[in-house]
Amino acid sequence: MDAFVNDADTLASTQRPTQEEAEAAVLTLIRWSGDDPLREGLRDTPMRVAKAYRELFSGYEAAPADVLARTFSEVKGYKDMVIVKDIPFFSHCEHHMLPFHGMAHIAYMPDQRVLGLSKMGRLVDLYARRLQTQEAMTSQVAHSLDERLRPKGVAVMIEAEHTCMAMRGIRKQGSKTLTTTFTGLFETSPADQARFMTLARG
Ligand SMILES: Nc1nc2c(ncn2[C@@H]2O[C@H](COP(=O)(O)OP(=O)(O)OP(=O)(O)O)[C@@H](O)[C@H]2O)c(=O)[nH]1
Ligand SMILES: [Zn+2]
Repeated sequence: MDAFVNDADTLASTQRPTQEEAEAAVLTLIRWSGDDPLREGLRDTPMRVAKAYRELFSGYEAAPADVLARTFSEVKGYKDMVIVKDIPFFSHCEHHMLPFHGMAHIAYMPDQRVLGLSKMGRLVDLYARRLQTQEAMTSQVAHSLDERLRPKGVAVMIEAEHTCMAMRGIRKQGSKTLTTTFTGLFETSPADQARFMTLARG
């Protein structure tokens, strides 16, 4: 497993409960909701939910090193900002295990090497498919890119709506949370930071 701080939360597969234990937990939650888990429509639901969790939380199976292993150096002198914006994602807040979803915008200032563009989306998914806070996810995406690619700077902005604030609790639909992390040049140069914000939001 990757030695970087970003993966301190992942549990070894040997520490995971069995499929049967996961299904029993879902069955308890159905009963907790007030429904009968043995009625026809719900009979296979614990199995389906356990299977869906495997997919929704597949980010624990992957390490950023795998996503960021391959970089390219042949860019014919290109050295300005690379920005991939409007990367859609779905994640789950770690407080309520309810979805939050939105867009991630990622930029970096290359130092000789560039990354395959698809890897930005893969990195977002890797961290989104875990139990998260939006702040932690923003920081993890930025710092893993920074540590692996070693560019001159990284900027990440995430905008998201949290269903735990829309469907329950305070019940404020449509409000968005914005989080940013800047490293290197983006942290020290207000002009580059402003350019990123303009491009990301434009
Ligand atoms: N900072 C941060 N907070 C989050 C995130 N997702 C959900 N939350 C908040 O986590 C907080 C948990 O607060 P608690 O008071 O412990 O739990 P609660 O009683 O369910 O809170 P309410 O949502 O206010 O009903 C809430 O204010 C949520 O809005 C996130 O990504 N980042
Ligand atoms: Zn929540």
